[in-house]
Amino acid sequence: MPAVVSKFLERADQARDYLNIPRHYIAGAIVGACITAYSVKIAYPIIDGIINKNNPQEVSVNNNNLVKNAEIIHRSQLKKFRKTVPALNLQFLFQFIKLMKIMIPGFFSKEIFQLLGHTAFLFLRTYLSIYVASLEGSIVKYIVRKDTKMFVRQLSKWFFIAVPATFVNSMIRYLESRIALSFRSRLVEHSYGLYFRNQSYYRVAVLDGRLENCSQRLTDDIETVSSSVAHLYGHITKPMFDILLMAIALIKLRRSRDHTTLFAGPLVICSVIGVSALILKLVSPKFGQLVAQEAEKKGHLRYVHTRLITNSEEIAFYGGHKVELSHLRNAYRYLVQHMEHIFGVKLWFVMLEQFLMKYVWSGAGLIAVSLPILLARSTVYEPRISVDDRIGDPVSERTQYFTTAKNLLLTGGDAVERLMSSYKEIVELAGHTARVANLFSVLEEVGRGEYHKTVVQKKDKSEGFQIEFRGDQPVPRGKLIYSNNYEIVLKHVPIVTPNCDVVCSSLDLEIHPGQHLLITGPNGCGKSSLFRILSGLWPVYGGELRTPKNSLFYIPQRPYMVIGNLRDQIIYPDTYADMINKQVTEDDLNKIMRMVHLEHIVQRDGYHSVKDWQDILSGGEKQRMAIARLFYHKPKYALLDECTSAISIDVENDMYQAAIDMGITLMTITHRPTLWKFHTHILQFDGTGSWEFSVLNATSRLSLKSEKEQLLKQPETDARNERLEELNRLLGEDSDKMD
Ligand SMILES: Nc1ncnc2c1ncn2[C@@H]1O[C@H](COP(=O)(O)OP(=O)(O)OP(=O)(O)O)[C@@H](O)[C@H]1O
Repeated sequence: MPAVVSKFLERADQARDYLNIPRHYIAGAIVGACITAYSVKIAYPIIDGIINKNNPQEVSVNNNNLVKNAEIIHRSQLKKFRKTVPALNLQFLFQFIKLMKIMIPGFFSKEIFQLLGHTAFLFLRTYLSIYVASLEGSIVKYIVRKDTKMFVRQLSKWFFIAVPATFVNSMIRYLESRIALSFRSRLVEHSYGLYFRNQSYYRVAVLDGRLENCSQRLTDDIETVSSSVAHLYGHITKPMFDILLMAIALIKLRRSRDHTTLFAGPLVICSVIGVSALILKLVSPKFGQLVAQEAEKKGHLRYVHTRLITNSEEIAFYGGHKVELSHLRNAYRYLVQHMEHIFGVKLWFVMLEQFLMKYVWSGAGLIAVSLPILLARSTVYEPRISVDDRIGDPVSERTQYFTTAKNLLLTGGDAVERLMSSYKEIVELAGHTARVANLFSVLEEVGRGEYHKTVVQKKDKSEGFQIEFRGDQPVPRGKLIYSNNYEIVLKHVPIVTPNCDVVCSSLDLEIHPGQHLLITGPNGCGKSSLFRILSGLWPVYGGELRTPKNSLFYIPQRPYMVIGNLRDQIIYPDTYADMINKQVTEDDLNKIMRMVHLEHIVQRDGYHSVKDWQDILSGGEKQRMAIARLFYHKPKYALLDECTSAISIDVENDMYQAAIDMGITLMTITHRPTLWKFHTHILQFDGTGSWEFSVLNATSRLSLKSEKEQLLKQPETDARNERLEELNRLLGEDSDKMD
C-alpha cells in the first residue's frame, strides 16, 4: 500500500513539473480545500436550521402526514433537550454524587472492598510496567554488548515476570466487570424500589409527562452509567499511578546521567500537555448532550417495537403494516441521522486529538529523552555506571538509557492520553447520568404524588368545578380517607381526567356492603374514571372520598394474564406462597374453575405448565379467568368494567349469582339489561356531567326497556318521539341507540 501511494505521489509530482505548477500553489490549494470543507461542515447545520425554522412544512421528506407527525415529535424532543444540556458542570457533579451514594451505600459495603482490590491491582500493574521497561532496557544493552549469558538471564526474568503480569491484567478486567455489575445491581434495586412504590409505574406513564421511555432509562441507561463509572475509575486511577511512578522513574534515570538538564525535559512535556489539553477542551463538542439524545432516540425505537409486539394481532387483522413500518422507519431514521451527526462531529475531534496526542506529544517525548544525550557536556560521555556494569561501554549504556526512557515515556504518554480521552468519556457519562438521575427524581416525586404534565389551563366561566392551579400544575385539593367500615362515600368529588378535563363536577354517593351498584351512561361520561378514582389511581381534586383499603378488586374488559402457569393466572396477584398461607388447595382451584366453566383448560394444560396465556386463551376464556380470580380473592367490592361482555348470558348470570352468594358487593359497568336484576342501586350519568343515584327497580326498568324496543319499531310520530326521549332520559341512554 505505501508503495502504491508513493508511486502515485511520484507520478503526480511529475505531472506538476510537466504543467509547470509551483509546489506552493498545490500546497495552498490543499489547505484551502480543507478550510472550505471544514467551513461547510460547520455552516451547513446552522443554515439548515434557519431554513427549516422558516419553512416547517418543508421538513418532511415526503408529504406523508405520519412522517410530519414523527418529525414534530422529534423536534419537540430536541427542544426539551436543549433546555437542559448535560455537560461537565456543577449539576452533573450533584447528580453524580447522588448516584454514587446509591452505588456505594457505605464505607464497609462490598463495593468499597472491590474498589480497593481493583486499586491494588492497578498499582501493581504500573509497578510491573516500570520493571518490564527497565528489564527491556537491560536486554537491549546486553544485545548491543553481545553478552549472551546476561542476555539469556534477563530474557528468563522477562518471561518469568510475564506470568504475574498477565494475571494482574486479567484480574483488573475481572474486577472492573464485577464493580460495574455491583453498581448496576444497586441502581437497579433502587430504581425498582421507586418504580413500584405507590404504583409509580402507572402514575409516571399516565399522570406525569416527564419521562417518555422509562424502560430505556431503567435498562440501557443504568447499565451504561454503571459500566462507565467502573471503567472510568480504572481509566483515571491507572494513568495517574502510571504518570506518578513513571515520572519518578524517569527522574531517577535522568539523575543518573546529568543534572544540568534535569528539569528541561519534564518542563517541555508538561507545557505541551497543558496547552493541548486546553485546546481539546475548547473545541470539544457537547458529547453529554449528544449521547443523551442518542439514548432518547434508541428508547423511542424500542417503544415503537414494543407497541408493535403488544398489538401484533390487531395490526395483522387491520393489515396496518404500512403505517407501522413507516413509524419504525422514522424512529430508526432519526436514530441513524443522529448517529451520523455524532460520527461527523467525532471525526474532526478525534483527528485533532490524535494529532496532538500521537504526534505532538511523541515529538515532545523524544525531545525530553534526547536532551540529556544531546546536551551532555562532553561528546564522549562517561556515565555513572554501577559496579556490575564497570565493564560497560558508553554506547551500550546510552542504548539502555534510551530504551528504558523510551518505554517509560511511551507508557507515561499512553497514560496521559488515556486521562485526556477520559474527559470525553466523562462528558458522555454526564449525558447518561442526567437521564438516570432525572428518572430517580421524577419517580421520587411521582411516588409522593407530585406530577408535572403539560396541561392547558381552561378558563371556564361556568358554574362547575374549577381546578386549582399552582403555576402551570393542577393541585389535588380533595381528601382521600381510608375507612375501616367497608363503606364507600363520595362527597362532592369531581371526576377529572389526567388532562384536567372535568368530566363530572361533583359526585355524591354512599354505598354499603350488600348494595350492588349498576353504573350506566354514554361512552366517555366517566364510568371507568370513577373506578380509577375509587381505587386511588387518579388524584381526588375536590370534596372527600372515603373508601376501604385493599378491599376493591378491579376487573377490566380485557384482563391481564401474568407470566407463569395456569395456577398463577387464578391466584394473581398472590404468589404460590400466599396461596399456601391462605390454605387454598388445588381442589379449591378446581372448584373455582368449574364455577367459571373452565375445567377443560385445567384438563388440557394442567396447573403447572408455563404458557403465554395472553395469546393462548380466547377473549371469553380470559374474562372467565378474571372472574375465577375474583372468586379466589373474594374481595369486599368487585369493580366490574364490562368484564363479561364476551361471556354468554347464561354463564354470566351464574357467575354474578355466585359472586353475590360469596358476599362480594358488585359495582358494575354494563350495557346488558340481563344483569340489572343483580343490582340494588343505579348511578346513571347523562354524558353532560349530570348524574342520578337511586334505588334500582329492575322489573320496572326492564318494562321501560321493552316499551322502548316496541316504540323503535313503530313509524315516527311526534308522540312516539316524545315518549322515546322520555324513556331515554329514564334509562340514561343515547337518544337513537339501543344498548
Ligand atoms: N389516561 C387518560 N388521560 C387523559 N384522558 C383520559 C384518560 N383516560 C380517560 N380519559 C378521558 O376521560 C373521559 C372519561 O373516560 P372513561 O374511560 O371514564 O369513559 P367511560 O365512561 O368508561 O367510557 P366507555 O363506556 O367508552 O368505557 C374520556 O373523555 C376519556 O377520553
